[in-house]
Amino acid sequence: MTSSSYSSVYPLVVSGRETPRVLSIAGSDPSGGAGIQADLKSIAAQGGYGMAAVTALTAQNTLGVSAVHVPPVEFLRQQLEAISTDIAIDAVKIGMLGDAAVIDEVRGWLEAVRPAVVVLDPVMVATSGDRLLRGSAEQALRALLPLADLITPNLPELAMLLGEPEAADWESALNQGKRLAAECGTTVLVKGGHLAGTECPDALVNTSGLLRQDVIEVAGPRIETKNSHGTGCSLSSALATVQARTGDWEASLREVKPWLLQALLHSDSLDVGKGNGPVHHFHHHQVLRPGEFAAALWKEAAPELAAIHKLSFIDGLQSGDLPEAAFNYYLAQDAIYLNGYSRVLARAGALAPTEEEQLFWAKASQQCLEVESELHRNWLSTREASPVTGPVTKSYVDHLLASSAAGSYAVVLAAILPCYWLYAEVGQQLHASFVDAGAPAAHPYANWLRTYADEEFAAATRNAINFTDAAAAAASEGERASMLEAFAQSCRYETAFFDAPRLFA
Ligand SMILES: Nc1ncnc2c1ncn2[C@@H]1O[C@H](COP(=O)(O)OP(=O)(O)OP(=O)(O)O)[C@@H](O)[C@H]1O
Ligand SMILES: Cc1ncc(COP(=O)(O)O)c(N)n1
Repeated sequence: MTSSSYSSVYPLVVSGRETPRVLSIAGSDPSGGAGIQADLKSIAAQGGYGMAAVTALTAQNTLGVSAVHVPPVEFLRQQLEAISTDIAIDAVKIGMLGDAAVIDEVRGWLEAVRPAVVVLDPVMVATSGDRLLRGSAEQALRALLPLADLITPNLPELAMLLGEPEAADWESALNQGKRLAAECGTTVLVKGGHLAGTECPDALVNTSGLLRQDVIEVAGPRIETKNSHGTGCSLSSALATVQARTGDWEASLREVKPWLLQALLHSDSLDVGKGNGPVHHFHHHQVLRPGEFAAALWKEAAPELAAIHKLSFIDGLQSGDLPEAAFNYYLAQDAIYLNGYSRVLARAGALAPTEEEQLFWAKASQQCLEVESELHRNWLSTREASPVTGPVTKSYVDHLLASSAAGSYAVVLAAILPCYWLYAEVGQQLHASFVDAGAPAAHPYANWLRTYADEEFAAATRNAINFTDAAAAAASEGERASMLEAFAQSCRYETAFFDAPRLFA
């Protein structure tokens, strides 16, 4: 087969493609953790369109490789021909090649088609120790390296390609990377996976001035896990995909490495096999069951609710022993708070994805202002209370406004929710104990305690919880982390708000 017998009907241009068309030329791992199976998952996880031309079939699982079958090379030629005569390829990832005939075939195809992005993972030995490349093919593999834009050897492979002993530390690994990069004139990704220690860095190495500097290191923590099967395959195919979009190796590595880290961190949840399991390529697409996120939020709120019930303010409100000045301070601060809260509720309405939610938050915002004026009309007009905004009120409202400033509906809802949820819970318990005590009319705060029985507020609280739960299901993982943070902070302010009269009245 000569290189000219391959042809491409499309010009192969790189960069800027929203959904890069990425071809993996690699072996099959039927257990799904490595090879083309891992590649297709990684490409899809990065938003690419994945294709695969199979070089070799393996019989393997998480414990090891039990057999390898390399089909006639003619059939690989037909696969590559079928793909490249029809489809524009934005990037290619090359993995297990098996033997020298396969390597020659792939070289001929690369020379003819010249894909814009070529990432070569020089797979030689599996994690399990089984050989995936014939010893006699090592020289042919070396000759293939200059056709790649990026080579991603692990440390044993790096050493083997150079004919040197394996690097024992990061510094010598980087030096080996520089030697290989200079030798084959391409960029080398030196990977820290095979070293010990708490860190697991990777570095792009190119000594010809192609990169911003000869060595660009991207740091990362080492995850304590045995589920590292296919990390090399996953990394190289993800890099090929992102590179086709960004056209910048450093940006691509900085995008892919945190994704792989999370894929390693979530690997246990897959529960695949008894040996070195696969990583979780789609950890970021985990589907939340209805109520699941609300339950996680309640975990944050429960200790704050317990703390609120231990406050002297709540105790005094329940027993009637609360000094009037403390109660007046609380009411005055509540009125100030509700004014700010109303604005944040209106913001939630502005960001709401459905009309039902928009209406709910708009009404809530209006009701808030009505309650504020009711506080002034019926509760504060006859009392002595300073109209100055207290420090807790100020911080709480500032936190709510800051949470709404980022423009994420989910995060605003998480910040808003504790005021509904904790207030409803506290109110329900206070009202229940007031009723248990025979609802004494002589109780100095009887009229206030009766307001806690408001069924409309309980229903609104249930709605607010459900909307927040649904918003979390539609949110990204990063947004959900921000939701938890905003919610936890608001919970702490709820406690502080009930405690403020003791400190500032
Ligand atoms: N325990 C770990 N914690 C964090 N990152 C890791 C860990 N192990 C490997 N990695 C990362 O996974 C990628 C692959 O690295 P590694 O050096 O293990 O390559 P490999 O041996 O080719 O992979 P494979 O296990 O698929 O053969 C690198 O980005 C590396 O930093
Ligand atoms: C088909 C195929 N390709 C590559 C690897 C290397 O992956 P790992 O080193 O994680 O076993 C593999 N085991 N199988």
